[in-house]
Amino acid sequence: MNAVETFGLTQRYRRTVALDDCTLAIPAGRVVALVGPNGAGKTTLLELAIGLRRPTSGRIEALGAEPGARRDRIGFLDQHAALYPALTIRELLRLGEHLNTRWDAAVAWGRIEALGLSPQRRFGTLSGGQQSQVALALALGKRPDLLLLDEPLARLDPLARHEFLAALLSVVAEREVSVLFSSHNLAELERACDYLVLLQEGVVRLAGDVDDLVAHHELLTGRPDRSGGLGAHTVVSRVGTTAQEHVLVRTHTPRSEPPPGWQRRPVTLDELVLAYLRSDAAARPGPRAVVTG
Ligand SMILES: Nc1ncnc2c1ncn2[C@@H]1O[C@H](COP(=O)(O)OP(=O)(O)OP(=O)(O)O)[C@@H](O)[C@H]1O
Repeated sequence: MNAVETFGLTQRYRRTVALDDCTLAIPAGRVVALVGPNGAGKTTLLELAIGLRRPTSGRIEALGAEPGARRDRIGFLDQHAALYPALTIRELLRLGEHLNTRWDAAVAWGRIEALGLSPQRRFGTLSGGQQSQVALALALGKRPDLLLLDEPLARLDPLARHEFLAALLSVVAEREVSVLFSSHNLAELERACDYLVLLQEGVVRLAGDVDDLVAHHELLTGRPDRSGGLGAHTVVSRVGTTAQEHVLVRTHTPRSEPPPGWQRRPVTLDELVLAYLRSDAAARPGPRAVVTG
């Protein structure tokens, strides 16, 4: 079963096409980095996956069914961690218990205790980062099979970000939960995520297992006047001067040799994502790759 699957999914807001005919299958049990520039459609995809919106056309399934039918098994943390500001933490956790049949009080209270927050504090009086942490405690208390997190790290300080990711990974290690996680911080995502979905202007540009994506690309460096042999590679992006060029290529099986005099080295996830975004800025439509492991 896939955690999230979309079929020609399109979402329009008046004249804006936020998602454009997206077909995507995200396997279950993965921690998925959902990345892309501002306005790429990440929040829209997450809101469709929890059933907060109905698509303009196409279809989306979460945990193998229409999202509304799975809501009790999906945890969602929105960008602003918006909960009832007048309620105390204790009241919010009671509400969580009341609303969720699979509620795990020990997990939710364990997170609150680890944060050192008094249960008497009203949600509205907490800092932005503390609010995100409480919202995560509530989402984890649901014992979700699918966790949708919209930029959960944005309001956290570096130590809190580290702690948040560690808490998330320990939950993933304990039981099978799929996590779909939007963020702009690729370095942190690289540590936590094993699957990548890159959206740009509502289109899926790249999707696949992180290890496979990295293994199927490499960075070639050499002199542009000797780049004749690059024809054997799919060029994703090229940057450099007339003296030296860095070319990120998608490799094929069996792996093609670089042109004579060119060096090759593996790519980082950061370089890979930037190369796909850059290629689109230079020439549309850019290459699209869906690598399945
Ligand atoms: N309620 C709305 N009404 C009109 N346009 C909207 C609405 N919500 C989103 N959009 C537009 O849809 C597009 C996708 O927005 P979305 O919030 O999904 O992007 P995002 O990738 O999450 O961006 P960011 O990284 O900035 O949070 C953008 O062009 C945005 O302006």
